[in-house]
Amino acid sequence: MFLPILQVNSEDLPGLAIVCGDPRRAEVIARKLDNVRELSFAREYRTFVGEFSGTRLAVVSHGVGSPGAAVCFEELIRGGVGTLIRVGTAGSYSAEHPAGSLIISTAAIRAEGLTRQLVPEGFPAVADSAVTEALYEAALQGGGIVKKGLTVTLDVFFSGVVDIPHKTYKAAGALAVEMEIAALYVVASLRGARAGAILALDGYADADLAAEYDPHSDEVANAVEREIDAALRAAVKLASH
Ligand SMILES: O=P(O)(O)O[C@H]1O[C@H](CO)[C@@H](O)[C@H]1O
Ligand SMILES: O=c1cc[nH]c(=O)[nH]1
Repeated sequence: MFLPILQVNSEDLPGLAIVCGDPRRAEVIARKLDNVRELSFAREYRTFVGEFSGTRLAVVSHGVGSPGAAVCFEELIRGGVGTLIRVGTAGSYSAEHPAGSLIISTAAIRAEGLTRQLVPEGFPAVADSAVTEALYEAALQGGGIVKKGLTVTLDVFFSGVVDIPHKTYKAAGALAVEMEIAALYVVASLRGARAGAILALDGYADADLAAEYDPHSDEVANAVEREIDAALRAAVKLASH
């Protein structure tokens, strides 16, 4: 089957995919694979396939924001991918886990618009427990600060004049904010796939991002490297379960 938006043949896809927002991060991950092949680069969706420690996997970029990312997740699952691991970045809610820390998202607060057009209010955006545990174990092996828990998925990145209730989300236990996990978990639930996510923190979510956001520091680059390695180790473990 030809997947028209990713522009990939489903016959070329393995059962597991690592997904990330940035096409350049997809290339960085792909460089760690053996027998790697780029299948396509259509819009923001860049697709590679290869092997890590003998496990076949795809690496696919999904761009920024839930609607575009959901298109990617839907086509991957339609193409036979049964396990999806998001490797992303996020803003932190606590000085206990500053920039450079890793978060494993167990579930996402659906503070975005896309999933409201897929499922009713109250439907949970929840990770698969096996994927979550594999990511958590693999991340702990890599060292540094690693936490697992609730994350928030927003549509907005640079704030406007509407207050985003960061204090409420934080008081409710959320650890970090990003822009695609709710879509990933809801689409995976609806379509019978399993999904999880690991995030490298790149600053504080309730800071003035326009002035302070720096996703290119050494500590963030180091955390992204650790999360990629953790995701690859988790993928190997999940491929046999
Ligand atoms: O690092 P990625 O995977 O792109 O994730 C985060 O970074 C982007 C914002 O800069 C959003 O896509 C957000 O979810
Ligand atoms: O959505 C995002 C991604 C990274 N950092 C943030 O603060 N927000």
